[in-house]
Amino acid sequence: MKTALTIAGSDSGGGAGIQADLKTFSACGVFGMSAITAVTAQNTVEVRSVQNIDLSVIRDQIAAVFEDIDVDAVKIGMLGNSDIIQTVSDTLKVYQPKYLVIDPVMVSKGGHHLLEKEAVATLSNLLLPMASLVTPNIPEAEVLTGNRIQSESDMYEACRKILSKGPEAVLIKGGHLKGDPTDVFYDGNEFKVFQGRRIETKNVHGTGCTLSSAITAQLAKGASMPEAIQIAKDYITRAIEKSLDIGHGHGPAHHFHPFYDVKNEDERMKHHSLNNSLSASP
Ligand SMILES: Nc1ncnc2c1ncn2[C@@H]1O[C@H](COP(=O)(O)OP(=O)(O)O)[C@@H](O)[C@H]1O
Ligand SMILES: Cc1ncc(COP(=O)(O)O)c(N)n1
Repeated sequence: MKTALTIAGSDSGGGAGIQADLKTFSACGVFGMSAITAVTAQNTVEVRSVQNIDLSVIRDQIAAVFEDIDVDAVKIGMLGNSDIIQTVSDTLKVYQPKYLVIDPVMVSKGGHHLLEKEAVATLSNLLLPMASLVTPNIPEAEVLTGNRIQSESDMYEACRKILSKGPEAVLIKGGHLKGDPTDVFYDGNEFKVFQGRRIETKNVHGTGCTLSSAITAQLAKGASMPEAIQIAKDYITRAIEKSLDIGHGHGPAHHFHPFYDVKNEDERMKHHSLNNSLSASP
């Protein structure tokens, strides 16, 4: 079985971060592993507190995985500050992953800063040059480029600017612009547009985490970059379409497990409790 490692923050609410990444890996049929950079006390409404993990423990988690298991692809999510970015960059330089997908997480859907503002330059200088793909949303692409992005043509310009920082490719996600969410990809040779259709829902917690993990899983399984992005785009569209009304804020995407079907499971549970009550009766 192919394997993927996520280096990211934990979301106690289960919708984003490490939890979304592992659910996505599992649903995509790869074996998921994790290196936790921070524990967030979070739900669908808010981030209440954040505890960064000691640098030595972050380094040890990554080393423990690489020194025992063949890692087919790596994804990076929340890294809280410059010291964590430096540690992750130094450690990954030792192990040289085949694929590195970086989701430059900056602010949660609820508006909580997950990356210190001063750390943006460190992320840009140390990590972007190591990336096979970097996947900013519109506000993140604006921070990385220093330009406003209000249209698809602004996205093209931003792709060029971000690519010049050293990653092999860029995918700017268009979910934050009006209209159908179009994601724009650029690898220095060609632009590719991944056209979506907008699903009217507030349940979009963890969608960026899910998309980047789904891309990582497909790369681990041997897909080309454009194929991996197309499969991941289909995955996130379906996961938002079937998103869950859990909690009082932005609910999570729905990760379908290939062997799990909600309707069938409901039926099975009904039979199960019926059988139990029959066998329990005198
Ligand atoms: N309402 C929506 N309907 C369909 N797709 C969406 C919707 N919102 C976002 N997406 C898609 O989900 C992915 C993540 O989107 P985006 O919101 O831009 O990033 P982030 O979650 O990092 O803020 C992108 O592929 C985007 O096009
Ligand atoms: C630990 C962690 N990582 C990433 C996100 C971003 O997800 P979103 O943009 O959906 O809030 C988050 N809220 N928490």
